[in-house]
Amino acid sequence: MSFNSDQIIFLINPSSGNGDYLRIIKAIQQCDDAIDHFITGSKEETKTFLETIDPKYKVLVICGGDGTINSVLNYAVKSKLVFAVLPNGSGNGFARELGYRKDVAFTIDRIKKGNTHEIDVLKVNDNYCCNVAGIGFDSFIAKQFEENSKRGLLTYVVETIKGFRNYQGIDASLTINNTTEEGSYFMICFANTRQFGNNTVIAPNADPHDGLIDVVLIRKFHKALIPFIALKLLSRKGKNSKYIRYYKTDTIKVDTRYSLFHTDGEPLVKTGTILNVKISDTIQLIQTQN
Ligand SMILES: Nc1ncnc2c1ncn2[C@@H]1O[C@H](COP(=O)(O)OP(=O)(O)OP(=O)(O)O)[C@@H](O)[C@H]1O
Repeated sequence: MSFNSDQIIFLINPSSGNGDYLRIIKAIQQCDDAIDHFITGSKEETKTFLETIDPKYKVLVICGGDGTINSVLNYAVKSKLVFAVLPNGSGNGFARELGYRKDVAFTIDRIKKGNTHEIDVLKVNDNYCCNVAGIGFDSFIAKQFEENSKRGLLTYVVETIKGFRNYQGIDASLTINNTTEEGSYFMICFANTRQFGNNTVIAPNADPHDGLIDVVLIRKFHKALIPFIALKLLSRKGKNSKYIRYYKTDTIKVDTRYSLFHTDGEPLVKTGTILNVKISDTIQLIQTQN
């Protein structure tokens, strides 16, 4: 199926990344001035935009970071629209994994070619997630990042270093593939793709087409071990560490009093102690390969 210019609309979040969204509008107009765009001021505005979207549009290009992509999932899983991403966030984990580029001309070219594929979407309690969700250190950092007035890679680095000083770990009981274990954890990640963003790979074997969640369990460790554990993770050799374990499953239950979790980097607070994670739906994406 190929798409025409008047079937494409760009949804632009001006608060993503360093806020440089005007270059995107300029590039769209230069490439093809028959293609529309909509600038969204909030998640609420995006919801209304999607609920009332003109049916002539067949492809929605999400311009922003993982949080912006996350904000359309509630709608995306029930819609016949096809999605593409123009990465403009701080980490852009999902876009990096699916081969999207900052190049507007490339994006429009791929859309017009019209090759699509389906990818999995996770549900974490009542919240959708297409990239990585988690509870523990990563949700702690997601919250600190949200509260910081600056975005971008440097802010992630600063918040992560501060987080190592302040974060205490969580106690949890987990049920995966009918087995239960409990202990103290540094973090528990639920990955659909391999990376958080900025090429920081947490789940080297994750594949958004396999119908499975890649669970990464990192046990609590002494702070002196931070450089060693970080090196194991970043060099994708976590399998060799006694602190790190990987599972593939289609459902996992976590029982913990720690309330802060995240979906695609967006911090959320759960009400009870349970976090249920499962593969729930799929969405259609524009393929980036020829
Ligand atoms: N649809 C939306 N409209 C407006 N603002 C949104 C929308 N979705 C998310 N946001 C907010 O916009 C800000 C930027 O989010 P986004 O995640 O896109 O960029 P980022 O955090 O810079 O990048 P990344 O998530 O890739 O690290 C966040 O505060 C997020 O909560």
